[in-house]
Amino acid sequence: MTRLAHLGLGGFFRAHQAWYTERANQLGGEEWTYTAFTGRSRGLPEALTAAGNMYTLVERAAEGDTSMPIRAVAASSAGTETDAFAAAFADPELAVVTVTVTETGYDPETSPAPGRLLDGLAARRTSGGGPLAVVSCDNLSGNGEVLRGVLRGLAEASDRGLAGWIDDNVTFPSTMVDRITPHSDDPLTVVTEPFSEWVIAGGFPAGRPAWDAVGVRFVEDVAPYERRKLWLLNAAHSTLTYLGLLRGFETVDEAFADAEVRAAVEELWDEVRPVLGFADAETDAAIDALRPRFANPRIAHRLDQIARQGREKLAQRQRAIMAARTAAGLSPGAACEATIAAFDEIVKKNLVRVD
Ligand SMILES: NC(=O)c1ccc[n+]([C@@H]2O[C@H](COP(=O)([O-])OP(=O)(O)OC[C@H]3O[C@@H](n4cnc5c(N)ncnc54)[C@H](O)[C@@H]3O)[C@@H](O)[C@H]2O)c1
Ligand SMILES: O=P(O)(O)OC[C@@H](O)[C@@H](O)[C@H](O)[C@H](O)CO
Repeated sequence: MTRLAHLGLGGFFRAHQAWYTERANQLGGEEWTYTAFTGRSRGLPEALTAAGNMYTLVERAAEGDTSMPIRAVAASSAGTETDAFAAAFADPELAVVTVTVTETGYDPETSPAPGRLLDGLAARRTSGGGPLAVVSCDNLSGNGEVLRGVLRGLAEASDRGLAGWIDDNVTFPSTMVDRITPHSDDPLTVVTEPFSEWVIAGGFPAGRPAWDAVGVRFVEDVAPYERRKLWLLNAAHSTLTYLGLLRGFETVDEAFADAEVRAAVEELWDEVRPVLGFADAETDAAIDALRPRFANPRIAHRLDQIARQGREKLAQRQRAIMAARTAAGLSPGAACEATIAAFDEIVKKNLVRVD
């Protein structure tokens, strides 16, 4: 049996959490493997099972590719296979569940994910399987607390005993996750960038892989790291997207190669620096790492994808940066304002979907 389970078997999980686990296993010691579940699709688990539960992770650098076989996903199924899902949670060997169900997967009104996780926890309670950690790896602020709140709310509404059991037995670490992984149609090959980061705050009551030995940072509070990623990477993505689309570019690297757009991104980073709360050296190291990531011409990261849900994203990015600057007695920031103006123009011209 495996000691890890995952809900949301997509590209990012295979490029990130499974990759860290694979590398931790390579150090020797206890081997940790995953049982992973998709949302609904059967195609991906069938293809992985037929391939002997192995796929190839391709790290695509500007200079070339490096490939690595990943065997850490030892079993996979469709999330609709409720017996297999309950059995994975009921197994006392299970210690950690990771989750990537996208930002929209946390609303029990519209997503099956929260109800499914609650069923899993109920199965574990019934089996006497003991404590475990449930770790959200989605791009949401305070993702662990969000997941805890959603599951506790559902548990309270359905079975009060379950809410108390969750309080006593389940931890919900919060995470900052980072690795640009565009969608791939080949089920046995995942293409990602060389860069990767994972910062985790929270406890693992039944143990975990030696993720710390392969670069994962364990911290007291993940919030500053989330903000650092959101304001340096994702806000820059918004600047690249709206300024870039207006100039006819299609991908992040094309936009970043344009002198005017590039200058706006550099100006945005200057606007973020004084309100980020990190020492300049750490902020500069993150920015230095971002430049080649955005410039990588072999990762085709489409601007029209980043443009979606633009209004909501700008609220957490440029508008939040402007508010922080104003609160600090600084000007709101010309690059933030230019990004918002570009977004408004795109909406007015109906250039791409922003909802
Ligand atoms: N791809 C990236 O670059 C990247 C980087 C950092 C974080 N992330 C996080 O990971 C998430 C997934 O990214 P991905 O590239 O793997 O996407 P993906 O489309 O390849 O896979 C998403 C998985 O989640 C499942 N899913 C989607 N909506 C769901 C729902 N409402 N309920 C249950 N399951 C659902 C899908 O079935 C699929 O298994 C992102 O939304 C983001 O929060 C992605
Ligand atoms: O739609 P967005 O802009 O929230 O995010 C899409 C991608 O930019 C995003 O998933 C990045 O790849 C990721 O945040 C990098 O770690």
